[in-house]
Amino acid sequence: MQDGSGRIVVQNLTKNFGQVAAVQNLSFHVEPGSVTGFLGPNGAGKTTTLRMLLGLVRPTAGHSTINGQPFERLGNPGRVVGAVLEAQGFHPTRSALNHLRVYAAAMGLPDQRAHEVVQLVGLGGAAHRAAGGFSLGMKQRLALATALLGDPQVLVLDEPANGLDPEGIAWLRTFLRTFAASGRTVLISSHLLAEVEQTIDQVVIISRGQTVFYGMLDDLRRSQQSRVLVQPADASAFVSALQAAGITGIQPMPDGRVAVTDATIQQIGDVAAKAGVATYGMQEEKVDLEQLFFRLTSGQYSAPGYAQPPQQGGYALPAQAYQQQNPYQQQQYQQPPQQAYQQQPYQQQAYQPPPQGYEQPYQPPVQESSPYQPPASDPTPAPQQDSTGQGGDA
Ligand SMILES: Nc1ncnc2c1ncn2[C@@H]1O[C@H](COP(=O)(O)OP(=O)(O)OP(=O)(O)O)[C@@H](O)[C@H]1O
Repeated sequence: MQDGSGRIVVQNLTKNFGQVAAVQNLSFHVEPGSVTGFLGPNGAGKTTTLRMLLGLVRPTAGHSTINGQPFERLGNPGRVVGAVLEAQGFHPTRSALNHLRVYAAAMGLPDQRAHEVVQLVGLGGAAHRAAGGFSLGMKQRLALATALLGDPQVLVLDEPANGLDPEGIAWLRTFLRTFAASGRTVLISSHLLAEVEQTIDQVVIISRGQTVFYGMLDDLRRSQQSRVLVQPADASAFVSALQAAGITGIQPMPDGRVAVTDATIQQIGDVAAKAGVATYGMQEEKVDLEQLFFRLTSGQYSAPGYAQPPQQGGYALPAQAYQQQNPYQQQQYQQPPQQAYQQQPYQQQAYQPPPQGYEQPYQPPVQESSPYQPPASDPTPAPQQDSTGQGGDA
């Protein structure tokens, strides 16, 4: 039986694709009323985890539940979970509205719901345009509309900001926060913390398929270190004076400055003055959240882990092999790709649940990357369920 909590539980999930350990002993909870960011660099294992959560990939070990049940055992999944794994798979010549009407019909929903959700995601002005001509950002909106058809309690979105312009990102942020504020559950993945920083409350950061941080975003913010950059006249005398004063967070910089992490400007100034070492400048520098994210996930990029025997027992943080990169290193923020298409001004709409009384006999559509395959004889086919989920399963 479903517990109706809207809670997502991921417990010791592990997935090996042959020698590739895509997800290793991953555990976290997502509570209703909040937006949780599921973050990690490319190849960290985010999509694989979401696919396991949605019953599209069989875990090597561990399990996950929504409302206390594995996805496969949700009696009315369309009412419980709306999911977008990739904004693809639309019939290229079918209009956005007709796409939604096909899915609404398959789910036993009235046509009216298709009209509601197309407005809800700001695609009202493009409702009669063929989805094949949509920009990536518009496809994201259409995929989100499809996921919302069944008025789900839980939203699971893989990289939902991908392709959205700054206005679209702001719109998505407002939408998801309003949705969560209504007591629902939102889990969104991203490889860019900056992209979702203002949207999320809780954060699960993974690297090489393992958790490197799991907690409230505010706690992550509080854990940020600052450092003081000092330009001394004599670096070695200055370092000796700091060490004699019991200050150990010292890092000489290639440009002759010395970075100090465990003392205030005042303390450092006092030590330098007492030791008679002249200083030509001191500057306090804060590590921003994005730099912290890079530090936590450094060394991960495109280097798959290798399969380990699944660990038994509870949640375990991995060894801190991630702390090697200088957290102060400047990283360039990547903007999502801009779309050339000039979109109609999108209407900002708060989330509106549909009228009650729908029957939901059908599985929810999970937007997937499998190319659309129209049956030869039927120009208006029913929506396809993903059949590629077990592909590559080891
Ligand atoms: N079907 C598969 N067969 C073999 N390896 C796979 C398969 N699916 C994923 N992998 C591997 O598992 C690892 C995790 O991939 P996954 O797509 O889950 O990462 P991700 O965090 O979603 O990355 P991105 O941000 O690039 O989407 C990668 O090394 C990937 O190559």
